[in-house]
Amino acid sequence: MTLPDLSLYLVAGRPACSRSLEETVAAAVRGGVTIVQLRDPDGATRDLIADAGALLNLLRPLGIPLIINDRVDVVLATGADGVHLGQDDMTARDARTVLGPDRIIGLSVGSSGEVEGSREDLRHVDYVGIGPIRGTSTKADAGAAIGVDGFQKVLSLVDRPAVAIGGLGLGSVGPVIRAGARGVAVVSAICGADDPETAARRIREEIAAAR
Ligand SMILES: Cc1ncc(COP(=O)(O)OP(=O)(O)O)c(N)n1
Ligand SMILES: Cc1ncsc1CCOP(=O)(O)O
Ligand SMILES: [Mg+2]
Repeated sequence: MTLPDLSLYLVAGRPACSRSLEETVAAAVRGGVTIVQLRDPDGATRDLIADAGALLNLLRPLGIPLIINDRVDVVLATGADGVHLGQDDMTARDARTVLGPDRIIGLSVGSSGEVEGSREDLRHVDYVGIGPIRGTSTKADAGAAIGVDGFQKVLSLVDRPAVAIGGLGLGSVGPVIRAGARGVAVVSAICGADDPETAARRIREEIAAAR
């Protein structure tokens, strides 16, 4: 598995997008998104599979990986590039057994306690998602914001590349990049934007300026 470019990680699903999912993702990749996650926690399985197939048709020719949130079965059914798992999802160890060595596996860790509890799983993951950095209305059970200091603390405990997530967008990505994030993961800053292409381009520019 070659580690993907995590610079600007779009997390998108039908409910989070102001426009259609495909239109939003197509615009976002024109603006510079480097990796995409399909996340629709309440979506019907067959809709997820249809959405993943449509996104793969769009992203594969561009060499941009598609990660599926939570659902190892949807990865297998569609040939997507990997899965993102949280603390209540299938363990990364089990996912690695099912998916094999070549798929990308990401894991959420939001505190030093979660890192300690994930030591075995961390051996099987390619990157971690750390957050929520700031308040977010996208995920009701995201927990309290950990801030840039909390991000740095968690990052210091893991030997995997990390994306920062939660409440991030234009004007707030610089500090996490300077704190060591390999990239930033965003939902509303791009999916909720009037112009997802320009939103992505501006965030990319801010990331580049912070490096
Ligand atoms: C890149 C990235 N980081 C964190 C998450 C959150 O995952 P999880 O904690 O499992 O919560 P849900 O997204 O499943 O509600 C993520 N999806 N992506
Ligand atoms: C999926 C997820 N995991 C932690 S916060 C979050 C939601 C991020 O959404 P937004 O970028 O709109 O704050
Ligand atoms: Mg999850």
